Amino acid sequence: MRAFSAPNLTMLSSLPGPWISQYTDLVLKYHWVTGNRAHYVHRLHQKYGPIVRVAPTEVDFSDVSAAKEIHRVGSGFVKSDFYQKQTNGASSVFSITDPKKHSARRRLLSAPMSDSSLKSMESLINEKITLAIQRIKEEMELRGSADVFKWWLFMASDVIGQLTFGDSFKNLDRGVENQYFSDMKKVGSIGALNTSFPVIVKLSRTIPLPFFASITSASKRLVIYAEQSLERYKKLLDADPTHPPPTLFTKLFQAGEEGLPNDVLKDEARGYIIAGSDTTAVSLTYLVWAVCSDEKIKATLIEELGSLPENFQDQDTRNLVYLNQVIDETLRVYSAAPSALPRTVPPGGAVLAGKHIPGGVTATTQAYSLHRNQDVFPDPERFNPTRWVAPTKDMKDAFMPFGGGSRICLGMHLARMELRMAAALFFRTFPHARVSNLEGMSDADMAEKIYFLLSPKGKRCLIRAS
Ligand code: HEM
Repeated sequence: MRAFSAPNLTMLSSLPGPWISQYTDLVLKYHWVTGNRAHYVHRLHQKYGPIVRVAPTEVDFSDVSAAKEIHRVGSGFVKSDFYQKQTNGASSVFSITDPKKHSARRRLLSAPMSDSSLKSMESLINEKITLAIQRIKEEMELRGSADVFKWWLFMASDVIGQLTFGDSFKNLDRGVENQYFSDMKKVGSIGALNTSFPVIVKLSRTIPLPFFASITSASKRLVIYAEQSLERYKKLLDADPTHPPPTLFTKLFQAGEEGLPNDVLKDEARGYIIAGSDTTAVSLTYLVWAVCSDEKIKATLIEELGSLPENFQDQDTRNLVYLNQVIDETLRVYSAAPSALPRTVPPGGAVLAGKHIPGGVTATTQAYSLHRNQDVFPDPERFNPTRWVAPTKDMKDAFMPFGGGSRICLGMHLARMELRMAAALFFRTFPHARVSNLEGMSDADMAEKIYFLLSPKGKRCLIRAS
């Protein structure tokens, strides 16, 4: 890979943006650490247009053709070092920047993530979804409403835990977060801090602050847990090589030398759990909330779900036109990863949206703005599933909830499967579901906090059965 030299900043001085962006990235960082970066950058686009200089060496594009070029396979735009910082240096398909290394790794991991391979895991996935619905029902009966955010998070983490380690975290069974999962969240917070304030994180290695000390122990436990889980799985595989419990890594274990070494598998397993838990849970939470907030949408969905057979399978839900429109509209308005996806402009520079951008500059796109382009999605803030009845080419091009090109989400088929089945089962079981006002729950709880991922500000979403 060619080395990147410092970008020629004088070429950026003619780009639109607030004056402060020419001198410092502190304002951008402030909005990032307060969970408002996507909103801030979107406001800048509304003021300055589709190209905005957001920091001395960073430019955000809401222009669809520029976004397509940046994320095009083979475009030469590589993931910036943000990803290494975010994942604390782990070597996973998510964080590798070198295109050749990435494509080799992705080739090994892709097959089990395809729609057809996931079919063999459908019953395991459905088992978790059914258990989540049962738990939601019990909580509604006991408490008067259920926190669907919590249960979807337990469900999504149990699904991805089962599919990576061959054994789930049992969050749904216990009704409380297991240690591994809470450690994961703790360690994740240091990744976010590392992207903005690497110096503080470095200092923490020498100055023993309690916050960092608890993260260090969490991090050690994570390594041990991943090692033990993978060892346990290997033993199962050795004991019965012909019928092991299927996981997304089974073939890589069986491939021996041609598979992946243990420590790489550990990094990938960790990456899958981070990438596959909150994203799916947050999408389902906003889907349920948005549908429950609009009686007409809910009635249309319930009517369509009435056509499903008693023990419906994923194949049945794929054919439900309105359900899939509801899912696409959720992914548009409430994209789980709506903020900047940073890429480094190739050494020779590039022309984006008619402007020459020098090599080495960080070019970002954010689904939050692409999905709110008024010309493409009229009345963009309105949750309107029927806008997907006959999507235009512009709508398809601007729709990037799973990113794009060679770095498009590896888990998108799994995510869509979970979204279809869980949404269908939820509204079949609770056709009169409504947003609850128990314990002071209100729309303010659902205000969006956006770091790299979206989450509801109140960290809860209470729904009642009628
Ligand atoms: C609704 C749910 C999901 C959404 C909205 C979502 C979104 C995204 C986005 C936007 C990216 C691109 C990041 C970038 O280019 O910087 C991505 C990458 C990725 N996602 Fe997802 N994701 C979801 C679910 C999942 C699940 C269930 C998994 C399961 C393992 C997963 C695994 C990954 C991986 C491994 C990558 C990195 C791919 C690569 O760089 O080659 N995601 N996801």
